[in-house]
Amino acid sequence: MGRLIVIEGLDGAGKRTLANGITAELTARGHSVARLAFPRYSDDVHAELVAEALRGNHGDLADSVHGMAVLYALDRRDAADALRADLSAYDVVLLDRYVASNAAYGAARLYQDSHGDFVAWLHELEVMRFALPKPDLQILLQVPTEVAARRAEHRERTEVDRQRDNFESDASLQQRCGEVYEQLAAENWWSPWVVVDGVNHVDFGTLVDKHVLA
Ligand SMILES: Nc1ncnc2c1ncn2[C@@H]1O[C@H](COP(=O)(O)OP(=O)(O)O)[C@@H](O)[C@H]1O
Ligand SMILES: Cc1cn([C@H]2C[C@H](O)[C@@H](COP(=O)(O)OP(=O)(O)O)O2)c(=O)[nH]c1=O
Repeated sequence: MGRLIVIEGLDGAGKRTLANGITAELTARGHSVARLAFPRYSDDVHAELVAEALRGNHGDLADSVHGMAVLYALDRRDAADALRADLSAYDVVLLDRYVASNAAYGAARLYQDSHGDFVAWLHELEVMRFALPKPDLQILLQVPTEVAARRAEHRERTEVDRQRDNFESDASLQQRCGEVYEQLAAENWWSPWVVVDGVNHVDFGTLVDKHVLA
């Protein structure tokens, strides 16, 4: 059975870059790696609806925190069988965002913390009811909000199709979201977490030895 490793963090924190680094390190050591990023915008109708709602379609859908969270959750539910298959075929399955993204962003939008109704409701939906595979490790890639925003701005200017949506450019939402993430990590919400400093150079070798394969 492969290990399920999740990378979490703010928009622009450097999650994709970290996933590339961990993948290169694991591959160089002869381990097989499967990668998946949520939301699966181009592969799942629920994620497609999320993207459309964020662009202002579907009436007041984007205003509903629970409505959007259900769509993000259904995207994962539809990926669960493929995820389980990958876990039996690969040494490591590396996810860019997973259930905790829904917890952190939803709670932040509602001005709640990790002990509020929203996180409890989400746990009931995705963990208990949808029974999604449990991560062996959740990595919080931690950077100050301003650093994440600068990186996301830079990416917006230099890459196609990476425009930030309204939530991504809302600095105070991102700040609250970072705080909920820190609480979830401190409480080892759902499964073990490790916090990685994403401001300075990340030592992929140590991270892989001490946490990813541990
Ligand atoms: N450690 C880092 N130092 C400086 N820039 C970084 C670092 N990690 C990522 N970046 C840059 O920041 C931007 C956002 O990174 P990305 O990995 O796409 O973030 P995310 O997937 O978390 O949204 C990219 O332009 C990337 O090249
Ligand atoms: C996966 C997921 C993402 N989100 C949010 C976090 C981000 O602000 C947004 C989009 O995710 P993101 O990974 O940043 O996609 P992209 O940069 O390609 O648009 O969706 C949730 O609220 N719940 C979830 O379950």
